[in-house]
Formats: sequence, structure tokens, C-alpha cells
Amino acid sequence: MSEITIALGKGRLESFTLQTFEKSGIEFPDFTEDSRKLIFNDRDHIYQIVLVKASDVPTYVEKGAADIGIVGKDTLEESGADVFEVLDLGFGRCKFAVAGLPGETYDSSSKLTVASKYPKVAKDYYHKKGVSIETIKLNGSVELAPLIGLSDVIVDIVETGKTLKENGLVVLEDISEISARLIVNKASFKTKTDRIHWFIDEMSKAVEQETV
Ligand SMILES: Nc1ncnc2c1ncn2[C@@H]1O[C@H](COP(=O)(O)OP(=O)(O)OP(=O)(O)O)[C@@H](O)[C@H]1O
Ligand SMILES: O=P(O)(O)OC[C@H]1O[C@H](OP(=O)(O)OP(=O)(O)O)[C@H](O)[C@@H]1O
Repeated sequence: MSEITIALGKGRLESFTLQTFEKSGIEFPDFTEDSRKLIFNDRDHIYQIVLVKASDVPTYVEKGAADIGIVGKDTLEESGADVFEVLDLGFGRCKFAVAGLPGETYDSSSKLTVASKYPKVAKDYYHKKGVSIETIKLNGSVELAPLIGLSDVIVDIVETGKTLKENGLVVLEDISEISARLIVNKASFKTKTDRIHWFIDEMSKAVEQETV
């Protein structure tokens, strides 16, 4: 039985996370991205990774099924999970933006409709601006929404800008920067203090090494 369980989302953050672990000497010999296995133990049997759907990482950590999680700031913000966000891991960089057709302007006489995989983020952003919106929750291909009249604009992730460009859309407003974060369950932080502090320190060193 491992001391520490780490929830990691299947997908874009997997290989960066494993590289960061390796820099700290934490190795998962059985881990391969094409495997269908969901639990991996490290060489020293201190840590186990559980591979979950990226959007479920905050839930596993908040509920204590995992002590630690690696998750995009976007997913963390949308979840509203009650966890400690302890470190910016520096990879998985992209941004939240409002995007739409070029020249799209806000007409205050009618409610703005915003399609997004991140309805909470969209609501919070427009709430701060004092604009009331109708959100339409989508699960992917969000760029389609303004093209076929489902919404006025979208709130989505922009990394290279390729998806927007190829669909004739533009960034209308930047919202915030996104990168992968290390999150910790609040109870684990108290009960497994030494091990978790050690782990955070090692991850910090690995991230610093990357940025110098
Ligand atoms: N181009 C990008 N599109 C989406 N996420 C990106 C991008 N670049 C970096 N990221 C970061 O990678 C994280 C994980 O993305 P990934 O696609 O694996 O999960 P997801 O968006 O929840 O996927 P899905 O809904 O398909 O399971 C995102 O939460 C985000 O922080
Ligand atoms: O700026 P870019 O580099 O083009 O990346 C941004 C795109 O990537 C993400 O989509 P994803 O690939 O996760 O697909 P889906 O959300 O449509 O399923 C995001 O929702 C954008 O569509």
C-alpha cells in the first residue's frame, strides 16, 4: 500500500507530469501512455498514480481519494473544489479567452449568449464585468457555436490559436493565463505533512530547474 496517492488526468498533462517526477527521482517503471492500466506504483512504493478523466482530478482530491492532484488551472477554476493549490508546475500553458467572429460587439439590449466547456468561469468573468449572460454548456468543438448561431461568443482555451484561425474566429478578450497546478487534499496536508512537504519541495526544484 503506497503512502501517497496522486490523481493525474489522462491526456495532455500526462507526459509532462511524468517528466517532472523523473527529474525528482520519482520513477514509475510500468507507466506507458498507451497502457490501459489505471494505477501505477513508483519504484520505491511510496507513491501511486491513479489515472482519471482530467475534469475529475479536483473531485478525487477534494474527497480525499487522492492526496495530491495534477490539474490545469482551467479545470480547477471550473470545479470550484475545496483543495489547496500549492504549486504552478509551469507546463500545459495556454489561456482563457472570449472568442467570436471578428467585429462581434456586445449589444446591451439583449442577453449575451456564451457557449463554453467552462460555464462557471464564463459566468464569473462576466459577473465581474457587470454583464449578465446566458451560458450554454458544451463538451467540445466549442468553436462551432458562434459559427452556426448557437451562441454570440465562446469562452474557451487558446493555446496556439490554430483552432480559432482555421474556423475564422478571433480572440475578443483575454481572460487569464492557464498552466498545470499541484493541488493537495486539505486533510492529507495535515496528516501526511512531512511526506507532502518533501514532495512539494522536490516538484518546486524540478520546476525551477526547467525555468533557469
Ligand atoms: N490546446 C489545449 N487545449 C486544451 N487544454 C490544453 C491545451 N493546452 C494545454 N491545455 C491544458 O491541458 C489540460 C488537460 O487537457 P486535456 O485535453 O488532456 O483534458 P481535457 O481538456 O479535460 O480533455 P477532455 O475533455 O477531452 O477529457 C487542460 O485542462 C489545460 O489546462
Ligand atoms: O489554440 P489551439 O492550439 O488551437 O488549442 C485550442 C483548442 O484546443 C482545445 O480543444 P481540444 O483539442 O481539447 O478539443 P475539444 O475541446 O474540441 O474536444 C480547446 O478547446 C480549443 O478548441
